Amino acid sequence: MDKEHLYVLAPALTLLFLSGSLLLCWVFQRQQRFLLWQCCAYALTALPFAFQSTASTEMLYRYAAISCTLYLLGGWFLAKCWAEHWRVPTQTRVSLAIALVTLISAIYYSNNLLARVHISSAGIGLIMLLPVLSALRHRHSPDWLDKVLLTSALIYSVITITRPMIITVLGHSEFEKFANSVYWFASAMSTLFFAIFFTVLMAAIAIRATIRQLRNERDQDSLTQILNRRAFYELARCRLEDKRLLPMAILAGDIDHFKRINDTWGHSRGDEVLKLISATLQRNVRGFDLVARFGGEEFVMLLTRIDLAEAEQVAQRIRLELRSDHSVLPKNATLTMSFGVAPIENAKQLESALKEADDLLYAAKHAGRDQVHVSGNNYQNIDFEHTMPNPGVSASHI
Ligand SMILES: Nc1nc2c(ncn2[C@@H]2O[C@H](COP(=O)(O)OP(=O)(O)OP(=O)(O)O)[C@@H](O)[C@H]2O)c(=O)[nH]1
Repeated sequence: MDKEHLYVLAPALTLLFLSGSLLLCWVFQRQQRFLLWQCCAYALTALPFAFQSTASTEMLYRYAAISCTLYLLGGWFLAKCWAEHWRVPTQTRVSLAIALVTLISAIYYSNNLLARVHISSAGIGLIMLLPVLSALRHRHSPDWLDKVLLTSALIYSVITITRPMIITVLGHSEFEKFANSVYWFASAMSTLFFAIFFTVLMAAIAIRATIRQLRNERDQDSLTQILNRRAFYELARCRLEDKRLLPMAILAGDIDHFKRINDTWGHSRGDEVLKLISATLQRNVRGFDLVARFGGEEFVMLLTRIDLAEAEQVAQRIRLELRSDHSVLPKNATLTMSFGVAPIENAKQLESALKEADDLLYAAKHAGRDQVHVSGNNYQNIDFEHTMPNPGVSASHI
């Protein structure tokens, strides 16, 4: 193969290289399938790209239908990649209809290269445009990476549809040697530019998703999806640094006779109880508050902008809500929980406040369970006149 051929094959080889890189990413991750669809899109586009870069005009005419089919498939896989990432329908039937009309029209105009280029570009661009339009309709609050993807996908789809206009502007004579034409060069460059751009973008999106997942696994209790002990300590220290969130309280809660629940209705019902309690705790707190499962049937909460009396009300409210909830346990069984409530003013007190809340919790257990015990110590260094009132708690909730 001479140097000229190698040069014209460069775009197709680059596409194959990108496709291989995406395949590797997917093989390592085995999670974000959109990487696999993008890999297929570039591999399928690279084949007709390589062929059209080197084939004679006669060969181009003879194998036009096959090239067009591969391009359409490439466009469809790219659309599938975006649709999967945005979680919008792939619209396979509409895509298939567009592909069929495109193919039939391309075959009908098989002797007219200009018409074929217009038809296939419009077909591929429309197939890619489908998920973009769905995403624009359905997505509510995309973050900045998604916005970049959405905007660039829209631009690329529109460019693909309108690209053959270049031919009209340049005149038909450019088409005599297809692979050397300005149109072909412009097509190759724009395809390559967007292929590299989308590869980097989708890889960044995949990396971000992996980091988020790892962070969640590190910080969340896998059963209840609330914070685990490690994340609670880390976040609680941050909250306690913020003087605007004072006064605060620690609530320690423990399910009563949980072993009996497991023994009577089975471990999986016990798991459902743990989930119900986590949801109930979360429903009863506000934006900056923290809810964590410290292990087994023990839960800890950090309530912000709250005094001890209000924190006790929150605990009582949760206790009463659980008593009357029969969504998991049968009507003749009552789900109860005991609580200890302790004040906290700064990060240095975290350990001692947790211990105090825990001691109070076990005092509640020994006193007969299903009750809230509150610390006798009050806040030492807080001027209550200058702290924010708590809008979320009132006696009417009890
Ligand atoms: N279903 C379920 N059970 C758990 C889980 N983690 C711990 N347990 C069970 O929780 C029970 C805790 O029992 P105990 O420590 O004796 O406490 P209890 O029965 O709630 O009694 P009191 O706390 O004294 O009221 C044990 O039977 C554990 O097996 C879990 O993730 N799922």
